[in-house]
Amino acid sequence: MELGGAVTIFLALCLSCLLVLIAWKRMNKAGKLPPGPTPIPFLGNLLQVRTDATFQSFMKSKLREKYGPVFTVYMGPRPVVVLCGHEAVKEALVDQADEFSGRGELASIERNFQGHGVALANGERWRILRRFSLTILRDFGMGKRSIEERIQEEAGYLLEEFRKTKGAPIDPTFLLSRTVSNVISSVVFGSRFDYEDKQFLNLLRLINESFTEMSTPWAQLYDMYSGVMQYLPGRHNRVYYLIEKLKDFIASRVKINEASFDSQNPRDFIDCFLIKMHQDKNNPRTEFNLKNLVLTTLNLFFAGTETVSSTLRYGFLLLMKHPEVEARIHEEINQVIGPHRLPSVDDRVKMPYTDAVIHEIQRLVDIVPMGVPHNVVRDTQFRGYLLPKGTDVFPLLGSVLKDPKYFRYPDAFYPQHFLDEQGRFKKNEAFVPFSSGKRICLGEAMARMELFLYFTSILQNFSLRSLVPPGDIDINPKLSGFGNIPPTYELCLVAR
Ligand code: HEM
Repeated sequence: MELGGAVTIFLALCLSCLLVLIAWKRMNKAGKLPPGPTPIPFLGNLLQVRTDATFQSFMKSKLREKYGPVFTVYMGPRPVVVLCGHEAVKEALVDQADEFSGRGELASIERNFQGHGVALANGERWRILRRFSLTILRDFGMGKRSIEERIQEEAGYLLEEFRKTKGAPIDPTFLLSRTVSNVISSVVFGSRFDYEDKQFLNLLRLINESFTEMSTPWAQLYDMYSGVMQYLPGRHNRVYYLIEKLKDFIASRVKINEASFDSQNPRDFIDCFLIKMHQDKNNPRTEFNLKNLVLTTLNLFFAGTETVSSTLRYGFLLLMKHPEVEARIHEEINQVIGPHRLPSVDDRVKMPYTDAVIHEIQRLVDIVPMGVPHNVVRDTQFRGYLLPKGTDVFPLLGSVLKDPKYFRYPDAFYPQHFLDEQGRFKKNEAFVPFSSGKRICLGEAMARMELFLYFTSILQNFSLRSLVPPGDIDINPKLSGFGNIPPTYELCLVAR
């Protein structure tokens, strides 16, 4: 390494040490943070937090045992208040919803978003973008073609693809993401993509890879030490370039929309946003600008694709490991829907077992185990502590979904968690895969509809066959970081 480079790194290290000390002093002075392991300068709590298993280090190490359900951990120089279990997360996100409604730092993608786009925005910007996005999703859902019809149509295309496999082994990853992504694509871009469209497949690879990259130890390390690492070359920069490519694609779609735009006939989310931009063009402080348009569309496209398709993919693996559960779903489909008509959302209330299985899949898959970081928007009293404005908070959704007080067998696949004695569907307040409070997932209604319609349509037409005996199926995630990434596998879809 050149001398100049070494000096820069040395100075950056010194600066970080100083920052951690200042942050620690300031926090202790301005507030009273929950207890936690003593950080060491620059490194913070690196010795206690494993970058290859961050969630597990919070849950399975001595941290929770020693400090209780609410503790402070230094992610590098940054203090983060960690919330474990249903009670602590609910007290924060629901009972003090306003205070905990800020978005915390997600360093691995902050360089791409810089506080723009609904998912990473804060304050008035976030409120405006969230209200707008929810309205448009609802309006398109109630428009000429409901979201339900869009999903049913897409499920039809997927079944055709599955039939073509004639029971041969396939990796379902991109067939599932193509079908799921087309549902949100029809809302944000006004049309679906052909399954053979190379550009579409490329976008899906970018999304899939970004989600995976965000869950690597590199990304976790970057989340801790972005202050220094943003100046260093290496694998941690990969996610930045992947997301920039996705941004470029969205920006090009915006240009296409602009060229054929008719304010009287908005075709999609982008057109609706463009209308707002035109209405606000003389307001220099408006949040309806190009940056928020591109990044909010990207949030919807990304979140609307990867979460649902990963859950389906993981769900099929769990069903193959538990063939008796698949058999009971088949039975319920035979009784309620039969072999001929399309499943509809109205069937859900008549299918408690299937509904319970889908809940159990989401609970165990736990797609975003640490939640998306929150932040307190003002000085906040919480359980006898004082969290200064701007403190980051990790609501560990995985710890709620596996809270032993609410689930009898937290680590097992046990659909009865969501069934009462009579076999009726039973709600559970600790079921929070979509989080809770003011930042609760904006696409929850769409996602729940998709999960039900895809699982039932596929299982109405096919049986799942594993290439290995059920007992040998490994259901541990391939990676566990920001997301729990399902293992790669192949399966056969045998026509029923
Ligand atoms: C199984 C499917 C899904 C799961 C498990 C899921 C989960 C989550 C979680 C945990 C959050 C963070 C909430 C928080 O900050 O506390 C979130 C936020 C978000 N989700 Fe989803 N999601 C799913 C599907 C979707 C879909 C289909 C869309 C798009 C239509 C979507 C769009 C968003 C957006 C835009 C946010 C940011 C909300 C905000 O910051 O105000 N999600 N989701």
